Amino acid sequence: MMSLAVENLSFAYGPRKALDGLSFTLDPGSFTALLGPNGAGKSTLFSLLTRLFTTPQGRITIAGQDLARAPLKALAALGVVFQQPTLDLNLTTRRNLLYYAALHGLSGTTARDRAEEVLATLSLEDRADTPARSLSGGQRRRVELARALIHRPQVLLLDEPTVGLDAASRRAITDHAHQLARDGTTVLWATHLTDEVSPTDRCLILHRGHLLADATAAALAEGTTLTDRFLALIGASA
Ligand SMILES: Nc1ncnc2c1ncn2[C@@H]1O[C@H](COP(=O)(O)OP(=O)(O)OP(=O)(O)O)[C@@H](O)[C@H]1O
Repeated sequence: MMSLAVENLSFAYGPRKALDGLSFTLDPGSFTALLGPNGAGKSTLFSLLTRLFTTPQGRITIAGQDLARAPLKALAALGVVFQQPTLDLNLTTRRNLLYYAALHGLSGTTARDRAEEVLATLSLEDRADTPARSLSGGQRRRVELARALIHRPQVLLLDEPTVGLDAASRRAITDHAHQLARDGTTVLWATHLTDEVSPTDRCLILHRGHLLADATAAALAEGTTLTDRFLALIGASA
């Protein structure tokens, strides 16, 4: 069974088409980079996947559940790290995690166990009792990633999660996301930065609501670089 299936998905803001007949599937435990320039439609896709927007056109299936027909079951299998930071800066790392666990309906003991589990996964144990306000940008991002995992989602969406981070923090976040995929989570990572994509990553190139390519980064970079290939593809269709 696919972890995520997007079939013939379209969305428009008034007359402006943001997604146009988009289709792709993600296998369990895979890492996929969704690469697109500004305005490609990445955020619109994430808004549809998280049901912030709905559309009568096309179909989204998450962990075998149709998002339109069984939204609660489908969304229960989804974890999301949004582009804009959303931690409560007055709460400690652990409190932020427990608050989110409660939103997912996890009981006290389970929530506390899961908080410890995700703190360990993201190497944040020594920051558990630190107020989020005192964390570095990279640590805050890691807390958001930990929080997105607390209900053990099958599919994890990350929307440009490295915005504003330094090189070391960016590397830490990308490494964690790859490790999560190796451990079985299906990861979809939206970015406009080709240097965040590893050669073995599957790469979906989105431009103006269409998929222009679906291949490993290494295959796309053959005979050139991923950046040049990306620019050529989006330039050619501009
Ligand atoms: N609220 C809105 N109203 C009108 N048009 C919008 C709105 N949000 C996005 N768009 C348009 O839809 C298209 C897709 O935008 P979207 O934000 O999904 O792209 P993106 O790939 O996430 O870009 P970015 O990297 O800049 O966030 C663009 O042409 C954008 O101008």
